Parts: sequence; C-alpha cells; structure tokens
Amino acid sequence: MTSIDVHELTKDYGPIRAVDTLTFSVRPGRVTGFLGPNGAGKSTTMRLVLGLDRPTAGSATIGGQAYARLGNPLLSVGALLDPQAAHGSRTARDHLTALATSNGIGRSRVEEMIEQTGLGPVGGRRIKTFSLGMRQRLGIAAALLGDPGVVMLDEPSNGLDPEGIVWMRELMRKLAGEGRTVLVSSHLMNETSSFADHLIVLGKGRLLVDLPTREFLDSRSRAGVRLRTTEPALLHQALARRGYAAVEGTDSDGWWTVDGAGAEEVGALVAAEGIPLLALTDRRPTLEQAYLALTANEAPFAAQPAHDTPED
Ligand SMILES: Nc1ncnc2c1ncn2[C@@H]1O[C@H](COP(=O)(O)OP(=O)(O)OP(=O)(O)O)[C@@H](O)[C@H]1O
Repeated sequence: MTSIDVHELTKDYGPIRAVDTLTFSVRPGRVTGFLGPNGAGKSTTMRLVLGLDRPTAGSATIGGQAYARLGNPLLSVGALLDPQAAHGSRTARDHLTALATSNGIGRSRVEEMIEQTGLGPVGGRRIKTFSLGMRQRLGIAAALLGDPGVVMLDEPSNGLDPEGIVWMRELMRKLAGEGRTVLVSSHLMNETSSFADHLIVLGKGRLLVDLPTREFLDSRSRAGVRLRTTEPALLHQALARRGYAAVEGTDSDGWWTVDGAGAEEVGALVAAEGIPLLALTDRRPTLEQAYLALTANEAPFAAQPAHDTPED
C-alpha cells in the first residue's frame, strides 16, 4: 500500500515561511489527523503533496513518486481541498460524471458515490444552490470516485451538521480499515482524536508532534486526582508523608487536587489511614487542553484568552 512521504519540505511565500523543513510519513491502514492552528501550514503542505505548488526545498512523494509523475492520479490519490472549487452551474451528477469520463471511470461509480455520500436527493440540483455541507459531501464523492488508495481531506467537517460529522468519522474509519492512507486536516483536536489513530501537529510550518493519538495524550497528560473528604487536615498530613501535596480548589466547593498521583494509589492510602472520602477521580487533561498548551506559542494569529479555562 501507499505512503505519503514528506522530506525536508520547505515553502516560502516571499518573506513568509509557510512550511519549514518538514519531514514525516503518512502510513496506510490508519487515519492520520493533520493538526495545527490557523496558518500553521497544513493546506500548503497538502498542496505541495498534490503538486499544486512547487516546494522551495525538499520533496513530497506518494508511493515514492511525485504527484505529477503518477499515471492517472485520480485513481491513486483522492483529495478534497476546496469545496467551493466545483462549477456552480453544473448539477452534482454532471460534475461527477465529467470527472469520471475524463479519468476513464465508469458511470456506475458516479451513482455509487452519490448514494454513499448521501447526495441522492440533490444529485440533480445545481451546485450553486448547495450548502457548504452539501459541497463538502460532493467534494468527498469526487475524491473517492477513482477508488484511490490515498485520501487527503482538508477540513472535511467544515459546514457539516452533527449527523454529517458522525458520517464523516465513520467514513474515515472505513477507508483506513480498507487499508487506505487517510490524511485529514483540522484545527480541532477533540474532533480529530475521535477518529484519528495518529496525529501530526504543525506550528508555524514546523513539525511539533508525530505520534499515535494515544501516545500523544499519555505524553502530554500530567497525572493527578481530584477528591473530596470530610477530613482535609488528615488527608493533607497523610499525603505529605508520601511526598504529595493536596491543594484546595479555588471554588471553595470542597474539591482538592493532588498532582502526580493516581486514584488507585490515593484510594489505597486514604483507606489505610481511615480517612473518609466523598469523591475520588483521576484527572487527565483533555486532548484539546494538551493541544492548546502545545500550540500556544505557535499560532501566528493567537488571541488572548477571554477568560480562564476551567480545569475539567
Ligand atoms: N498563496 C499564498 N501566498 C502567500 N502566502 C500564503 C499563500 N498560501 C499560504 N500562505 C501563508 O502561508 C502560511 C500557512 O498557510 P496555510 O493555509 O498552509 O495554513 P493552514 O494551517 O492550512 O491554516 P488554516 O487552518 O487557516 O487553513 C500562512 O501564513 C499563509 O498566510
């Protein structure tokens, strides 16, 4: 099966370095989430992989070949970059049929893709009457028309309703389950982590993370517990003897946090000491929190937070 390989890839637009000596591989059989704040270089990287722009330095290949050297690219690589790109005065069916015909793909595949992307009821409508979500579905139908082994989608959930987002997730999983190479960009960590096996995170054009999703979460999470007790003084002393500090929450709601400890360990400790507990829970940062912490200094357009983010 086919990998996407990016090696020392660099792209300058005048004084702006959009992509900065980037090296990574996207492997088949899994969904790779491509993350980064606005302007991090995700779309530029995808455009370079698809030969839509020339790198300043480095290379991007698909199965070891530059995109331009692939015989019939639509049969190897399906991409959705800009859902507005389709010709508005055509119907969805005409648009897909024109693509199929010019790439030697049978018309039955057009109907198959219209059904698979849920466009059946609007297949005969002009694209200019489509919502963004319908255009996204059409873009995905076009990307999958040639049954490609490599699928690259730039922000495919944009404009999709909740049902559409669930559909998209399931589609990504299915495509990867069939052994395809699936690269999906987004700036939303929580959504991406719900379907991605692997994460590549960019910041200011540079590679920040290239890890399995689970490993990323584990590497970024600081273990800790939250608990409530009727005997905070005893708790404090018992934990201090084991080298832990119990810190009272700022909301005066009776919650304490203990950094660096697990619920199992603290549970056993307080049970041995006979300290009554009202609640005990492991505290792990969400992926979104880990991601925001990672990219805080990497977003060219980062705003100041409007208010403090609650811990959980
Ligand atoms: N054609 C272009 N000419 C000049 N600058 C460009 C061009 N395309 C991209 N850039 C710049 O390159 C940088 C990376 O942009 P890119 O669109 O690749 O980021 P992105 O991660 O896809 O962001 P977003 O999440 O907002 O889509 C930005 O600073 C952008 O302004």
